[in-house]
Amino acid sequence: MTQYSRVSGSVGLITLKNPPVNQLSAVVRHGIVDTVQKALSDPKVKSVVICGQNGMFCGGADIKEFQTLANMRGPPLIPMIHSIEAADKPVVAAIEGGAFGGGLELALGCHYRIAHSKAKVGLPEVTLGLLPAAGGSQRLPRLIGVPAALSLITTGRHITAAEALQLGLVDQVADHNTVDAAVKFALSVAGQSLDARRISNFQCPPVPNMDALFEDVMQKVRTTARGAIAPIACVQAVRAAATLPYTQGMQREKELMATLFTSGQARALQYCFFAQRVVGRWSMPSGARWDTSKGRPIHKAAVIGLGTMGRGITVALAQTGLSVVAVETQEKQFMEAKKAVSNMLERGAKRSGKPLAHGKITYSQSLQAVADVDLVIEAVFEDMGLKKKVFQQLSAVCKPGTFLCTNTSTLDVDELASQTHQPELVVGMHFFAPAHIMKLLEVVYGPRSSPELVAVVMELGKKMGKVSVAVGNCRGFVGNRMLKPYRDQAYFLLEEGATPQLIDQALEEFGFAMGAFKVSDLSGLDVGWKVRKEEGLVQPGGGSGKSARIRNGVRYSPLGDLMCEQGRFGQKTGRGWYQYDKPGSRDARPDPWMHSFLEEYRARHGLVARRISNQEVLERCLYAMINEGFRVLEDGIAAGPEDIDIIYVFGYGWPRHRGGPMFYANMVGLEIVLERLEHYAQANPDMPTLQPCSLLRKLVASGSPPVNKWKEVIKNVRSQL
Ligand SMILES: CCCCCCCCCCCCCC(=O)CC(=O)SCCNC(=O)CCNC(=O)[C@H](O)C(C)(C)COP(=O)(O)OP(=O)(O)OC[C@H]1O[C@@H](n2cnc3c(N)ncnc32)[C@H](O)[C@@H]1OP(=O)(O)O
Ligand SMILES: NC(=O)C1=CN([C@@H]2O[C@H](COP(=O)(O)OP(=O)(O)OC[C@H]3O[C@@H](n4cnc5c(N)ncnc54)[C@H](O)[C@@H]3O)[C@@H](O)[C@H]2O)C=CC1
Repeated sequence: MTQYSRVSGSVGLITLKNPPVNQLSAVVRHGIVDTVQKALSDPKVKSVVICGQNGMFCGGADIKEFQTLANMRGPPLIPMIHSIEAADKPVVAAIEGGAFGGGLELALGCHYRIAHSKAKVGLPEVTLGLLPAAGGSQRLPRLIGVPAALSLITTGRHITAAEALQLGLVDQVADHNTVDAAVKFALSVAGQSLDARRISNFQCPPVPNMDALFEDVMQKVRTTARGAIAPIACVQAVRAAATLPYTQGMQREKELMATLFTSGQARALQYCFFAQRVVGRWSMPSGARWDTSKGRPIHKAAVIGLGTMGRGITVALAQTGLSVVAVETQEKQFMEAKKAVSNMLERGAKRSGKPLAHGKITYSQSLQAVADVDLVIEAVFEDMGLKKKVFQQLSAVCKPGTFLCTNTSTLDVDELASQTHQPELVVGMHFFAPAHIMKLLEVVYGPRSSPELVAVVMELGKKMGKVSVAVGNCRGFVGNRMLKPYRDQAYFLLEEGATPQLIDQALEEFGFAMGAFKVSDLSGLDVGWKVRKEEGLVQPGGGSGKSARIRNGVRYSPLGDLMCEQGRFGQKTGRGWYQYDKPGSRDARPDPWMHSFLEEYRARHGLVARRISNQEVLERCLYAMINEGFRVLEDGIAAGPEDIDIIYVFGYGWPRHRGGPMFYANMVGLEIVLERLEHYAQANPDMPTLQPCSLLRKLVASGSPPVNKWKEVIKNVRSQL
């Protein structure tokens, strides 16, 4: 809806009213068209101000309307914005909160823009698989120049009012009431010529060597896009702005948008937008929920163990403004950690322009130092015996009511909880490395965890800038549990004839940031080796005879164990599935040694190498992972497919434009995933992870409903268990 009034005698004030973000739904577009018409035809009105209610100018088009073209009734945006620009009375946009996407495009159609100092603006369409197609791709480069417009449009980043002022995107920044400032400004410009204020009449500011600039940007965008098409279309649209007259540029913008609008990538990215918000509305099997569970404030936190993870967690906590007690028992690690944390904080402050959070951290080598904290995050070695001891000590040392959290990546959170006096005050906080940078936080609740604690930790995650997902307790939780069958298939494919490069290339072409073997080299092969040794799976020399490739009755590949026996731990040793210039180097190169290693291995086990296609790599690795995802849903470990997808997009480098593994399965077609799993399971009876799980069968039997309807079927499946 839109409200209209006349203020200060001669200013028509149009207020967009559409909670939560004054998105441009059909009813709002109607309102704008009607009220603009009213203002322009009223002789008493000499100028117009457009603003939004509740401190938000406009969050852009209503993304929910994009789901079907049929939803998109009502006046189209482009002619609406043109009629504002063509008006013979000055129109001023009063931007509070933010102007995003279509909201900024509306403001660019106005003759002047005044923003509050705390407001942000941006064209984030690319993050939704689109481009700014209400004239934004044509007006922005004309106003602020091609390089700046390319940077904003291809990344979708939000900028501050100060940056917008510097770029010439807004005309004035107000510190107090922006609408009052805009009204005052509108009074002052009434009657002035608007010829120089209509951006569509501008020429793009000239750029030296334009072809080279576009080639360079296109090259960079292709590399970072990992197969996403929207960033490329954004470059093409800006190029049209730079090289064509406005009307032809608009035609090009429309053609490019038509391709993007109905693409699977746009559907996937818009699904991710809403999924990210869905996971914030967490629930537990007990019925406890985000809106009925209240946390309590945390003033002081502690981190135990200042290795790789503890250092990053300390930084992430300190950056929220909390007081942090950081505990490390080993002298060498203690000294190194202090230095490393301080460097990380300095780099973070430089990047964000915010003040250093140094003073908030106190270091100690004794657990006694955490006696008065409100929340502890344990990050010692992944060793159940050690962690149990630490939890017993914490339970004795901390004041009653202290929340105790573990950063374990696989261990049983409930077993740790049972070491304490108050097991309901224990959860997992599974960060990802580097913990101060990576966006994902898996919040792992056990059967006894209190909803109050889950609420506290979800809120704390948000403060740290994380996307937090609440999940149940099982081995590997959601992310690492689903990763295991994916990795296993990658190893089996090596045995059957593939190379690490072939598998990684297929996965990277699919859009993963890194293939399975490059990730393994990065995180260190020895980590998994240690776990497998503890589980009794490792045999010297990989074992011999028929049983060498079988453990507990199912197929097992000892390839990773053999690599570790040879000291090939990955990047840290300069040798792994790839070779590196020196230990610690990141530039992975194929290693000819691998060829003879695999040939010998296959000969020893009577395996004949066959040609493995990219399709087989993707189907076996991804469908095995997806199948496990269905099991996770069936077991109630994740509340819905959105939780799994967000975990994979934010924690495991899954390409966002493919929406996450469960959304991807839905896009491929559940019946196809089922059929291919059946095919591979039949060919490999010793790989039970390829046996389609009953939820997948049930979904297919229910007519393969879209992903947002799965919860109904899951509820039925769970109630029958
Ligand atoms: C053959 C076919 C040819 C087809 C051709 C078709 C041509 C069509 C031409 C149309 C051209 C239109 C071009 C256009 O206008 C494009 C756009 O504008 S796309 C939208 C761009 N805007 C955004 O991406 C902004 C999205 N929102 C945000 O980033 C944040 O919400 C925001 C920074 C605004 C506020 O953040 P915060 O305070 O943290 O709140 P939340 O994020 O939690 O959001 C609160 C609430 O609001 C919902 N919401 C937010 N934005 C929108 C939106 N734009 N539309 C709908 N709903 C929105 C959000 O989902 C939350 O609600 P939940 O219930 O929690 O989900
Ligand atoms: N490294 C990774 O990528 C990830 C690790 N994790 C988990 O985080 C935890 C820590 O892992 P990393 O940081 O990699 O280990 P790390 O080996 O780098 O650091 C562990 C630190 O704990 C210290 N420590 C051991 N006992 C202690 C005690 N009683 N009191 C205080 N400090 C003690 C050690 O001296 C060492 O500095 C593990 O549970 C691991 O599974 C979780 C996600 C990712």
